[in-house]
Amino acid sequence: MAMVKTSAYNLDLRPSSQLLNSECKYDESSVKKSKELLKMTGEEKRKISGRSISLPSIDIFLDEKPGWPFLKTATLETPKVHRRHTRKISVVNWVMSLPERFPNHHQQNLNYETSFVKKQLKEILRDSKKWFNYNVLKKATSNFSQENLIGKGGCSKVYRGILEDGKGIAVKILKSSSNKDATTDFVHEINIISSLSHQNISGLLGVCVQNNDLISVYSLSSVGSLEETLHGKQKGKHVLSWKHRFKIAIGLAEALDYLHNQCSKPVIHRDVKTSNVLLSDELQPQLSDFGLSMWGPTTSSRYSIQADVVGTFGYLAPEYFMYGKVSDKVDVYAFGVVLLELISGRNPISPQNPRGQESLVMWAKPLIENGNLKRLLDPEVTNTYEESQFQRMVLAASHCLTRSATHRPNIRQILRLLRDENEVGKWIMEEEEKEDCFDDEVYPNSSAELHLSVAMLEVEDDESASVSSMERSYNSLFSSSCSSRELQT
Ligand SMILES: Nc1ncnc2c1ncn2[C@@H]1O[C@H](COP(=O)(O)OP(=O)(O)OP(=O)(O)O)[C@@H](O)[C@H]1O
Repeated sequence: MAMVKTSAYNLDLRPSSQLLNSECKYDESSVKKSKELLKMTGEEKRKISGRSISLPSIDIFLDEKPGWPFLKTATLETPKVHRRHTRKISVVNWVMSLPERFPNHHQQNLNYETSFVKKQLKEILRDSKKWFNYNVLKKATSNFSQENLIGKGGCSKVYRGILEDGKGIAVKILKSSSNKDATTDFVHEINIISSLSHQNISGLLGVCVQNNDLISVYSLSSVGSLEETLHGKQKGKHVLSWKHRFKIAIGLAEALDYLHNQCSKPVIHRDVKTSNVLLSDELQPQLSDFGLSMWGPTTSSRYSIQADVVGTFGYLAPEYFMYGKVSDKVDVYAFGVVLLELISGRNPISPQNPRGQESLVMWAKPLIENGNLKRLLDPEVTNTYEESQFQRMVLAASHCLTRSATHRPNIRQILRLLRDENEVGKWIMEEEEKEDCFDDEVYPNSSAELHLSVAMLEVEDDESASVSSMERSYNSLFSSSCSSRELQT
């Protein structure tokens, strides 16, 4: 899914592909925006939960209704200009974002955008077989009929289709993609995904650009996503056996190892979650949706600081949410959450859980720390699970969720642990040694609370209760970790 920031919410009007690789200084805005988040109403929280988000860290709208602007789910709507925005944007940008007064001019712009995006895509996809004719896709999806609508993302609709040769396809259309950032992000996504080739990554079949519709085409996953299978409408239809859960964990770790360590240019996915893992007929996982992905650092610097925080609540690594610090470790953290989902069959956020345990991570951590491992196990698999695989998966999840990115292992180490029984003893010893380690990432208490609060946006309406509950949870969750220096960015 391509996450596009409309200029109404992101006053840095550079294309976000430029933002992606830009280094920018950390300021206090992430803390500020977190405070704003806490003030959202329940209705606002519900609107954003479970979907990818984009949090512009630029300090805007502070005199507006608290919270909401920072959390507006990217909808690709035409930017609406409020008077107070004009104070902080250049006149040129302001004029450009005014409502259209010359429709013909708009049409010309659109034509220009379309031909520009086609030109860029042609440079990326040199194989003409990767260009789909719009009418072919229309026919394959019965004119993009409602019955063939199989999924909706934050910014996209996905349709099932059958080509004339009988091949099943998934046709993903970016919503209202007439905006310049949308086209830039689409090209960026196609550029990354077309450079990848791995059995556990959903490969691109091709693209189509029709007027302002930006379309990408993939092989159809007949089973659907891991989210649907574990938690959603498919649940019950396909109870995932322990064997398959373990296989999915290994396959997904292999996909991430490929992205981080085997590609000529490393890739950080930034939106690893169960809805972005598709399952093949044999229940092999395929990582999909590279809309938020970015090239990893190729220089000696291990991370970059991003102006925008994008991703999905419940899966965001603390250092990324708080400071915009991005490295391959953000994918490792999110993978840890997916492991917990596979082990427990629970959602990353469960509003019905007792206060302080609404987040899967917060529910699981005390159980792991106290050795109550069996309580983590999904009752659906208690009769079929394999003890040593279970232990490795729990240990791997616990390490992936290490608060400090520096001490969090990389995906290759996690993959080794998942695969090899002999690794377990070594990892347990390391765990004990870690008690004396020096943590270079300290999150101010208040900020950490806010981070956790945001992970549970949907579940708390009572602000004061929310904060104290977070405080308790934060203390119990992280009290055992070693700490000292302030985070240096
Ligand atoms: N190749 C595919 N085969 C079958 N179903 C698919 C395929 N690709 C996507 N889907 C379905 O469409 C849904 C929406 O996908 P999409 O990647 O647009 O958004 P998302 O990841 O669910 O949400 P968001 O865009 O907010 O991150 C997926 O969750 C999945 O159910």
